[in-house]
Amino acid sequence: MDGLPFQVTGAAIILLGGVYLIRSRSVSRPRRPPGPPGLPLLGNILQVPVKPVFLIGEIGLAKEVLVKRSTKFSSRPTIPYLHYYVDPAQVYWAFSKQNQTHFIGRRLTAGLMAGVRAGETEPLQQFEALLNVNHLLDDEGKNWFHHMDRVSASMVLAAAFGLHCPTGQEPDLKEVIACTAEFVRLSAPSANIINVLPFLDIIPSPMPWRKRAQTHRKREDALYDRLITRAVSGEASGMNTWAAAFARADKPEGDQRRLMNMFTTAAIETACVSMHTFILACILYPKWIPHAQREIDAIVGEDRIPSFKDRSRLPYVEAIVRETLRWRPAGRFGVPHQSTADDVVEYKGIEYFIPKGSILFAVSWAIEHDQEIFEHHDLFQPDRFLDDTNNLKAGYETMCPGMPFAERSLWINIAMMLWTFNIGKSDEPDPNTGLPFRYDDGDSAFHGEFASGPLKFPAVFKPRSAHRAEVARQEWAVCEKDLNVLLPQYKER
Ligand code: HEM
Repeated sequence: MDGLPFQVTGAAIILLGGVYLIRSRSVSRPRRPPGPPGLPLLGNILQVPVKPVFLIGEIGLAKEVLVKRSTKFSSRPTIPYLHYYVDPAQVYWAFSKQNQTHFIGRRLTAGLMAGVRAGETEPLQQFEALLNVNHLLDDEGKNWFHHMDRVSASMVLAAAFGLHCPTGQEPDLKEVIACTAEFVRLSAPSANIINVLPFLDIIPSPMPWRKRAQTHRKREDALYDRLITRAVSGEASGMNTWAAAFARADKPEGDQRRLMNMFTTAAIETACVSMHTFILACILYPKWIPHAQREIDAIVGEDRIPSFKDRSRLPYVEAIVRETLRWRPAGRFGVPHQSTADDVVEYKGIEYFIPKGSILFAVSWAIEHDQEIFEHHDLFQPDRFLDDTNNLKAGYETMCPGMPFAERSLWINIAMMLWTFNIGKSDEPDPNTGLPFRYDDGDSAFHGEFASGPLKFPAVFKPRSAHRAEVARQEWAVCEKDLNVLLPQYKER
């Protein structure tokens, strides 16, 4: 039952959920956060599912509740198909009930990101971005969608498992991309009817949806077993990989390396989608590009390609990264959280009561398109993140713990591509219609539920000069390519 419309899902959840007795609590408690207007006498009784649902549209409140109070707010509601069939061992901790694994996953992520913030992965990310530019030079961007998928995945696979994938045709990389795409499909709330009508799960026999989930689980486990073994005791065991860091945290009672499945999936899908989004923005809203290129040229010149050492002097590129994440967020709704205890949250001088069992979403789309903060919210305008002195405004935050790695990946790729190319529309006809391709940033041009990104579209990457193309090729010819050097050995801290 693929592709069940979201409205049907929502309506059925409400019907099945029955009536939540919203007024059953003592009136002396602090008030609830504001919600939709209710009917006279009945209030919101016909609108509210069995668990109260809170949609958070402000990053400050999201951090206050979901991050600072994560001991009470980091459990997840059960999505039956995902929970019982797709991920029965609950290694995808971002979707699992609050348990020990959850806290270990978060702690390990925080440890890895401390290393990323200290610059440990930058040589590797720079090397991958330079190869990406060379691939785009080779075919003038004909296969640009594939090149973005390759660079996003290879950066993560190299950091996670010491696996560099130079062509994008490597069987392990193709398998990672295929498994990630299948997981994204199977984890969507609309993936299966039992997410909406859980009683249908009593139907016996090996139904096709159960077999599909089992096939995926076997395939993904085999893939990650191979990759983890490679990182922990195989070819990449000398490198300071993320899988090795997870394995160091293994205890007799828990195999933490399993958590790499979810970590890698979370990192790859969102990064690919954000790179595709950036290219769409270049095509549909190109006005800011000359400003960006002038700034990059002023700092970098024409005789070398940008590197991380330019980062602090290129605030405009930083603003482009933020605008890419804001304009079309890769996770529109965030991932649902569920509270495990009653709590009272004070925010901006008001106390809100959040009962145990509530479902909470930090809705990325609402946060990033808040019209009081982001004027002309639907346009791609990186300047909005800069102040009058061309410095980055403080205070932009996201909910993702992997953001230090994600923003570095975007930064170096964007800086290098803008230095090397003019990115624009293709005049190739659309193979489906024979007419010029219709570029669009509306909803129908995007796919996905939890992770959402633009559907495939053509683009042209024209070198800004023969000299720049030559510089990029030369730099690739002479750069360090040994992952043992790019990813230094683990040192006990
Ligand atoms: C542009 C890239 C990315 C975007 C837009 C993004 C976005 C998100 C969002 C919206 C969430 C859900 C937060 C919540 O509501 O609790 C999330 C969770 C997560 N992300 Fe990212 N992410 C990106 C890249 C990455 C990368 C590169 C990594 C790892 C290196 C990563 C690791 C994680 C993990 C581990 C979680 C689960 C956290 C938890 O449940 O405790 N993400 N991300």
